[in-house]
This record gives sequence, C-alpha cells and structure tokens, in this order.
Amino acid sequence: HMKQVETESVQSFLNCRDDHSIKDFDKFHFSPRSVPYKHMPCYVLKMFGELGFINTWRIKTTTLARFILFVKKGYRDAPYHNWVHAFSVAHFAYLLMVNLNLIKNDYITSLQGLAFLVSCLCHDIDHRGTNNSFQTKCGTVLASLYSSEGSVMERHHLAQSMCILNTDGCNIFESLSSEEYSEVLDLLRNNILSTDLTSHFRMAEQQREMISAGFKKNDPTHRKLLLAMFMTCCDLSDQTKDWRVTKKTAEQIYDEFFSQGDLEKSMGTAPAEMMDRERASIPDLQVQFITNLVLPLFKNLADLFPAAQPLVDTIINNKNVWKHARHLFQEYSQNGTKSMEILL
Ligand SMILES: Cc1nc2ccc(C(=O)N[C@]34C[C@H]5C[C@H](C[C@H](C5)C3)C4)cc2n2c(-c3ccccc3Cl)nnc12
Ligand SMILES: [Mg+2]
Ligand SMILES: [Zn+2]
Repeated sequence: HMKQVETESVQSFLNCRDDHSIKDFDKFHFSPRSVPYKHMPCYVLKMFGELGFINTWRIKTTTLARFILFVKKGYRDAPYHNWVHAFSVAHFAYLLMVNLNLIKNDYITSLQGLAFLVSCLCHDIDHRGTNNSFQTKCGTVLASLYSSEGSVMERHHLAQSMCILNTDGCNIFESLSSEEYSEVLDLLRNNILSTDLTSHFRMAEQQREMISAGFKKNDPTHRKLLLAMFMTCCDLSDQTKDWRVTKKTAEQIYDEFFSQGDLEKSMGTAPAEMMDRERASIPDLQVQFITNLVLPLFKNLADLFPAAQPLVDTIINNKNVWKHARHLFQEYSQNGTKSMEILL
C-alpha cells in the first residue's frame, strides 16, 4: 500500500502546477471547497511553500507530499468531518497568516505558524461523524481511552497525527533541532485540543479580557490564547464565506448530527434536540450558533485585526438569511417540507 501511496503522490502533485484557473486563492472570500478534489493535496504543498515553511524548516518535498497523503487517507467519508473540511480549515489558517501578516508582524513565530497549519490539516483525523458526548454516552473504545481527560475525539485526532509523524518517510519535522521538535509537538497538542468547542467556551472569557486589555506579543499566555482563538476561527471558517457555502455546510453538519441522533435513538437513548431530525429547526439552531459562538469569536478577531472586519460583515449577512429562513421554514413546515431545498 506504500506503492499505491507513492504513485498517487506523484500524480496528485503534478496536476496543480498547470492549474491556473484558480484566482484569488489568497483572498478571504475564496472558497477552498471550490478547489478540484484531486488538486487539494497539491494546494496544501503550495501553501507550505508560499509561507516559507519548506525552506525555513528544511522540509523534504517528498516527505511533505507523503505526509499530506497519509493525512488525507486518515480522514473518513463522513458527511462533514472529512478531508475537504480539513483542507478548508488549513486554507483559512493560510489566509490568516497571509492577510493579517501574522508572522511578519510577529504575532506568531514561523514555528508556531508551521504548527498552526499542520494542526489544522490534522485536527479532525479519523473523525467518525459522532461527537464527544456520543463517545461517552455509548461507551465507545475512544471513550474508554480518553474520557477521563475529556476532549475524547480531539485526543484521538492528536494521537493519529503523532502516528503519521512516526511513519517512515512522513516526519516533516525531522530537520528541526530537539528543542524546536518538542516545541512543535507541544503546539500541535494545544492547537488540536483547543478545537473542542467546550474548551473554547472555557477560554472565551480570557480571550475577551486579552483583547480589551490589549494583546501583548511577548506574553506566552496571550500567544496560547491567540493560537487557540485562531484554531476555532479556522474550524468555523465556512461561516465567513457566502451563503451558498454556509448553506451547504449546514446540510452536511445536520446530515451528520441527525445520523448520530438516529443512532442514539436506535440505542435507546434520547438525542439532544440539535441531533434529532424530528425536533431540530436548522435555521433556529444556526441563528443561535452564530449569535452565541461565531459572531463573538470573529468580532474578537476583528478587534485585534481590523483587516478581518469583512468576515464579520459576511457572518452578519448569513445570520440575517437564516433569520429570514426561519419564517420560510415555519410556513413550509406546516405542509411537511422540512428540507433545505426551499432555501435559495
Ligand atoms: C455550522 C455549525 N453548527 C454547529 C452547531 C453546533 C455545534 C456543537 O458542537 N455545539 C455544542 C453545543 C454545546 C457546547 C459544545 C458541546 C456540545 C454542547 C455541542 C458545542 C457545532 C457546530 N459547528 C461546527 C463544529 C465545530 C467544532 C466541532 C464540531 C462542529 Cl460540528 N462547525 N460548524 C458548525
Ligand atoms: Mg473536531
Ligand atoms: Zn473541524
């Protein structure tokens, strides 16, 4: 199967060289989901190159190519939590670093930038389309491994990422010094664990204080809070794209949530409302999610980086479409058309 990976790697890294159809790849409004699926690994390579990581950290291209393909293979075919999600999350990390000049203005170091991009790529590896509460409630193998520490899925994503780094010919950090190596693994751990939304809610207060008190570049706690904030921004970045993208994302997410709800019902436990296709109103849930989580988060980002303000404006637009959709849904739901097709 190494042979299969090798041939696939040569193939999937040639064809985006001549793909000049993609423009605005480095702009906030660009949707990474519009990149042809077979070109995605090549665009990941391009992002590492453009951010200077390949030269700065002496990463062998063949090693990086193999690493990217192993990460891609590590994702399952879940409706939402799949390789395309990982690619889009990593792309937003690239957009933040390029458009906010994070490394040039030393908000983060180049090593933190490298860890940031790799963490986004790996942050949901081997996701099964079910969330942390499902693992614990149904006593899955992952729960038996990690439930005492919490963040069950995120600990699994981290463990899978470490496995890939320890696979022959995949260690992209092999040229780092021993202190750089231990720092990058520490960053990977903090970044991936911070994608558990429960932990985000815990840190949101501290992030708010950090922003209003004024970000201190050489304060290690501020650096950690900032990277955690960036990780959640990337994980939720579909909300910053135009309506078509956020609608499609909602369809995939609720496809996954409702399947989990069906599974929980078949196991005799009652699912949460947002997982229950009989009870959930997607527009209402989306308005809540944007109001309680997405907007406050990106407002914090825009407070620190005014160049991020257009993202907040787009999120507000999408929220208003969901608000309007609420009435449409209620009207139609009388005659049973609960599906998303009625939304333009
Ligand atoms: C559009 C959209 N809607 C979403 C609606 C709801 C939730 C969600 O997990 N809610 C919570 C609500 C409370 C407190 C915690 C723990 C649980 C109880 C479950 C979070 C996530 C949503 N989400 C994500 C996303 C981001 C990170 C991980 C997984 C996912 Cl799915 N990415 N996009 C979306
Ligand atoms: Mg996750
Ligand atoms: Zn994710």
